Amino acid sequence: MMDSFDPSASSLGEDVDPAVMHELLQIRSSIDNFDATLVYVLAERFRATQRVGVLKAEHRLPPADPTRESMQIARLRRLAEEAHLDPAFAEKFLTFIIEEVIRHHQAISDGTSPLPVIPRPGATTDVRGTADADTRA
Ligand SMILES: C=C(O[C@@H]1C=C(C(=O)O)C=C[C@H]1O)C(=O)O
Repeated sequence: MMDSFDPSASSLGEDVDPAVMHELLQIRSSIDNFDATLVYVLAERFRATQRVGVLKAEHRLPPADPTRESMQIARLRRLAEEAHLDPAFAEKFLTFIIEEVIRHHQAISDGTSPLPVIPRPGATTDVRGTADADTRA
């Protein structure tokens, strides 16, 4: 992929010890891989939640499911504790993502989604739950 990402770009001054700089760049290369993974993982999660959004809109279900969210948050907090990640941060992060998902679901149901909405194969209603006009007859 062509982009202008320079992994050695830094605002740290010229006077950083070269050995320290070398170690820093090695660690940063790992951070860059993690960041790329995060983007791919998030893209796959949004792809899945987009399908949920279409399914909900087709069946006139509400965009949010607070009971499911509480279970997910409690589970993620437990996982975070086991992984020595701050559970408060894990909760904040998941809540941030879920809020965005719910916004997408609302937009799908309103028909204002900027994302291409691919109807499920065999769906007999459009995404707003209105019956399809059958144009095949
Ligand atoms: C994805 C769903 O819709 C919403 C978004 C959720 C999420 O991003 O995990 C969870 C619950 C819902 O509020 C769902 O109901 O499963």
